[in-house]
Amino acid sequence: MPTVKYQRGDMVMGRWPGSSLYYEVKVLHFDAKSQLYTVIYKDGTELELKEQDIKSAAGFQSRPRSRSRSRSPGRRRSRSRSPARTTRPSCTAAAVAAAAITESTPPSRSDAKLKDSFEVRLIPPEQTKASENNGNKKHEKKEDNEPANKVNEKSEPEKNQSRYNLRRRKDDGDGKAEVKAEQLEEKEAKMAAAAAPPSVSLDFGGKLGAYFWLLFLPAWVLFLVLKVNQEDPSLANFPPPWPPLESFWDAKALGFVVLWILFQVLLYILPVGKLSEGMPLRSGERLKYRTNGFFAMVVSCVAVAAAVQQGADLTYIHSHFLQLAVSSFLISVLLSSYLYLRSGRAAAEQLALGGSSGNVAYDFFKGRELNPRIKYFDLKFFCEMRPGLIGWCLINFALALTEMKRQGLEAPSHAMILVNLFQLLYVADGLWNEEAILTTMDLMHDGFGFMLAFGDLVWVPFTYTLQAYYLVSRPTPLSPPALAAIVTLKLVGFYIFRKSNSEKNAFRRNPSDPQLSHLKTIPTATGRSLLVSGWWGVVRHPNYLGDLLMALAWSLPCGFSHLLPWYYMIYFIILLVHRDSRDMSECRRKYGSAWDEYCRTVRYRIIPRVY
Ligand SMILES: NC(=O)c1ccc[n+]([C@@H]2O[C@H](COP(=O)([O-])OP(=O)(O)OC[C@H]3O[C@@H](n4cnc5c(N)ncnc54)[C@H](OP(=O)(O)O)[C@@H]3O)[C@@H](O)[C@H]2O)c1
Ligand SMILES: CC(C)CCC[C@@H](C)[C@H]1CC[C@H]2C3=C(CC[C@]12C)[C@@]1(C)CC[C@H](O)C(C)(C)[C@@H]1CC3
Repeated sequence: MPTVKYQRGDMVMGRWPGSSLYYEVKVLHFDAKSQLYTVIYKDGTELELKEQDIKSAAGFQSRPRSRSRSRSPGRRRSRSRSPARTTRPSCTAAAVAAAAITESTPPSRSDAKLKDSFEVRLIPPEQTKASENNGNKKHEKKEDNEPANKVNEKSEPEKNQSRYNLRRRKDDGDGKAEVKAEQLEEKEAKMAAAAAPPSVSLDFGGKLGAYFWLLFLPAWVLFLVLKVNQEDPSLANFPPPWPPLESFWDAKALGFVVLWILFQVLLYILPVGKLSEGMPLRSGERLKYRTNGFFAMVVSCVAVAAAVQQGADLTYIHSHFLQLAVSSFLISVLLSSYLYLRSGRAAAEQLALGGSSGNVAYDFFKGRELNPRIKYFDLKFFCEMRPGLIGWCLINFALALTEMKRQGLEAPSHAMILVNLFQLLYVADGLWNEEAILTTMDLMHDGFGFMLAFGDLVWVPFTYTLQAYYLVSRPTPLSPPALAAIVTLKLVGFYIFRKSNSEKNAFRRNPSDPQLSHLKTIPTATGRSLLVSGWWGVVRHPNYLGDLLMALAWSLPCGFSHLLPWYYMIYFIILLVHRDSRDMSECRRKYGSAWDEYCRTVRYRIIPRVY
């Protein structure tokens, strides 16, 4: 009987599949049949390795510091995309392997051939025999909704096994793999030497697209603002009259916008409300956020009511809509320029993935830094949740007052009340559940640049209010059944939106939450699981479905005479379909075959049986 070279508990050096790099691992188990060692890396990742991929720790010398700095698994990733690399500067070995799965799939890159030689699969900690081992507790604790996983394991044991059992399938030990690994490393070294920016696929049409969006988005807002001011805003009545140049600018309007933002800053920094933790960053750190948005909204409402009581004329907002929008635009450009400049000094792990294309326009547009902060003041979180969002409600309210004044009404029309209440509920709910934003794409993955700064400060307050603006001078009577139907639609949409967002948020925050234990999950190589039943088992984005139903309920009160109040609905469909596809690529990259498995199980993206 052959002797086993390494014993359980031995600390040895294990080769990372697809590279010639070795990391310290602990031997957990040897399977005599497959002749494979199950080993555990320091971060809890378990792999099965052949004996030839293991070396004794004695005599192993760590590389000189300068070399290992640029070629540690984390850092190397920003240079090239070999199977052993991660897209993240300081991620775990598990994430490295997760990326390996994903990246071995697309053969688009020139090193695809090399990648093919190292097809790797991971063992989720739950499925290995290593449960005997204490060192493995890390993953289990991290994200193991145990009962759910058990259901999943029972139903699809073979699939899971084939997905996660990591071994190099095409390496038959004839030495070719070793040669290829060396070639791969050489190639990596060349790429590093060239110091080229990482080649990530750029969304939004890439570099050219960025120029387009930088010009198109402000032009589009201007077009909408001019259009909604036309007496007959029909498409045939094109183009809207161009106002005199001096009417674009009003110092007082700029003053009001600045005051509003400063007022929101003040409310944000007050030591009132909960301090919530964001999701773990690549560095493992969790940022803290003051989630007092609802408080800020209530105080803002009181302040506005007091101002109106004191004789402030909110119809100014309607009559100076263009100037207010232009002022906000200037602030968003200044903010984006500041964000771009400061991102040059940011450390690599503070940058969003794909945020550093090397192209000024693209990086300015998309934003490079993930969580730009001035001390504890989080610029992205603040802009996304405060001035624009609460400003949206303020503008809607001002438009309701303008409607009353213009049409000589004692109260706003039913349509205006519906639009105001629906959107107020949307914003209030977002602020009440402010913590949930910390698990959304924007906060977790997107850099903060022009797109979001402009989106938060201009797009939201000056285009999401178009329905209310439209109604100011276009009375739209609603029959009681129509009214009831619209309210029902809004409530159904809201229910789906809120429940699904809360379910995901609760699961991400505490996967072992007993209230979620009935849900089935798919384990992934990163240690996180994916919900595969409950709301997230109906479609892949149930929250988008709810949001779209609500959007429909916002447009319906405006009737069908013009396309303009339906603009939000059309834009929103495009935005969410695009977001869904961006999220799909991001999740496929993160979760590899586990994501494909999820997509096979949950076939529809947003609308069951339709899309
Ligand atoms: N009104 C507007 O203008 C507007 C615009 C955009 C979005 N929204 C709303 O904002 C909310 C957030 O949207 P979002 O685009 O950020 O997307 P989201 O659906 O909140 O977040 C997507 C992320 O959820 C996680 N996830 C996906 N499937 C999962 C599953 N099966 N189990 C567990 N986690 C899963 C993934 O991240 P991890 O796995 O990394 O956690 C994925 O990247 C939505 O309700 C949306 O409707 C509103
Ligand atoms: C074309 C571009 C200018 C697109 C700009 C997109 C942004 C305006 C949106 C991206 C994510 C959105 C978002 C909300 C508002 C609009 C965005 C910032 C949100 C804060 C609205 C309230 C919700 O309750 C929410 C918190 C779920 C939501 C989060 C995402």
